Amino acid sequence: MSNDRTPRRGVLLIVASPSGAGKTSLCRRLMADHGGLQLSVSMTTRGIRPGEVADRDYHFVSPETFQQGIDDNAFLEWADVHGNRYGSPRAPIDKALSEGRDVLFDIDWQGAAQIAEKCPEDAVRVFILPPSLEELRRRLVTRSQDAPEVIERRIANAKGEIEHCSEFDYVFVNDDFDRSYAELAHIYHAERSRRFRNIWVRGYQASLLAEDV
Ligand SMILES: Nc1nc2c(ncn2[C@@H]2O[C@H](COP(=O)(O)OP(=O)(O)O)[C@@H](O)[C@H]2O)c(=O)[nH]1
Ligand SMILES: Nc1ncnc2c1ncn2[C@@H]1O[C@H](COP(=O)(O)OP(=O)(O)O)[C@@H](O)[C@H]1O
Repeated sequence: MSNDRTPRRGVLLIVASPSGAGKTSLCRRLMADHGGLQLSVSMTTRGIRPGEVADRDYHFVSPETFQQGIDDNAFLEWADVHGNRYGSPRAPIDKALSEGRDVLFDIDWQGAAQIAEKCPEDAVRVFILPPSLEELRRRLVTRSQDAPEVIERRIANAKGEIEHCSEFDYVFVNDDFDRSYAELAHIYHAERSRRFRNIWVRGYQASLLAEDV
């Protein structure tokens, strides 16, 4: 019996939350634990933060380069978030999907809605809530990568983002990090196992049924 688990349809796993709720930390751990999962590295007009690595965390570009990407239809989705532009480059996503690979997105609710509309079968949307807005502020301050006015703007936008959590397939609160990580990993594993994504099952089933016992 073959161990080949291809062909399969990849998952587009979208993780969104208000800034500071913990999605980047959760996504980094999911990537570290799952070699086959590919991160969609977004393009952004935001400036680089201390500790960030260009082309690993984001492709940091000028507003002109970003506009060129829009004109060339080079984004699967893009949006204005907290006064900057962010977009998911289309080419690496198309390549991953053609190879049956899974792609992880750390994007906002606007991008999640666009991908869900364009790829309704493949998109899985997860929204992460903070334990409280007070804790959200504490995390943003502790992360100490943004200026105070940038933090205030993100907190002011948080309620507007939380309003959209009902559009998502899965929602949970990131209180205890390890428990939240387990929840995200479970969602990913369950979605990977869905029959329609595992196209190889049909051939496997046929070979089981053809077996002489
Ligand atoms: N629509 C969309 N949103 C993105 C993209 N990349 C990042 N974002 C979102 O933009 C927001 C700001 O991201 P960032 O500047 O890294 O700040 P952080 O969330 O505080 O770490 C977050 O909600 C991200 O998920 C993208 O390609 N498309
Ligand atoms: N469950 C948690 N409990 C306490 N701190 C957390 C938790 N999850 C993330 N953090 C911390 O909160 C800050 C914001 O997390 P981050 O992953 O950057 O959020 P986001 O990408 O949603 O803006 C980071 O300093 C991170 O280490």
